[in-house]
Amino acid sequence: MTILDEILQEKEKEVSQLKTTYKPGQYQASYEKRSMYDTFMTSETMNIIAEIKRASPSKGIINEGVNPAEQAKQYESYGAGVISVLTDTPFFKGTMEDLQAVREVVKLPILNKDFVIDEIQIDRAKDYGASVILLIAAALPKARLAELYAYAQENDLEVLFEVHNEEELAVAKEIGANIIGINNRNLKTFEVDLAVTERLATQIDTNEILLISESGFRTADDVERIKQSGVKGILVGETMMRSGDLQQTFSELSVRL
Ligand SMILES: O=P(O)(O)OC[C@@H](O)[C@@H](O)c1c[nH]c2ccccc12
Repeated sequence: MTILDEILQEKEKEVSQLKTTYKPGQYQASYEKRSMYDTFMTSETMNIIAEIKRASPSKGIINEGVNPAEQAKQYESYGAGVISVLTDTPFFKGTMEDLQAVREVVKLPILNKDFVIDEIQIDRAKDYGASVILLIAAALPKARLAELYAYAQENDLEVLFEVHNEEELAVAKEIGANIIGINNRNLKTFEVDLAVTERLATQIDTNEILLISESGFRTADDVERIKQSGVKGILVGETMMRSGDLQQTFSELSVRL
């Protein structure tokens, strides 16, 4: 069984619990709506989705003691375009309370980073103040992905549709995803390779589709390399969480497009 299978098995349990305990509409966070698609498509510098990530299955503990609100405020002040908050608890040590705490202190759009398999998680993301959700092509059959994509749209949420290979990219296109994230990390083997973005990007019309490259970014050279592929945004977790000087990290990664 791959790690993704394990995570999805846990998610099934979490979701069936959630269905008995969570009433959609409970929180209704108030926040200003901004479209990630519109801002990223028109920006002249590389857009950064900065992630709050305490731990991961591939790296173990990264920064367990982080204060999500303080970290997010710094991300916002140094120029992040979106803040990603990992809310999976068993494998990433995140919580919905982390997202809530971030929502209270920043104006930026928030990506609720989790393994979405059911509508109720989308309701919850919206209630807590997320404006973008993640759908992972490898996690579900195409028909189910299409339903969840439509449900997010009906709820005014943007979708970062994550792919890792040609078949998944074909699904993204069939569903009509306008924001595609190419994950450089293989969720089954953890191998990270920026060449995955370079290979798949050739099959994407980046004038129409907002292309995001996810995982493995450390240096300005990494970003310079990937921007040639038409990438307009990068998703950065570990490098942000381990940075001793976030201002410096942001100025290095925010290359001109
Ligand atoms: O820490 P990194 O290598 O910068 O990666 C961030 C992000 O791309 C990664 O956390 C991620 C991408 N897709 C995911 C799906 C689920 C959980 C996590 C992820």
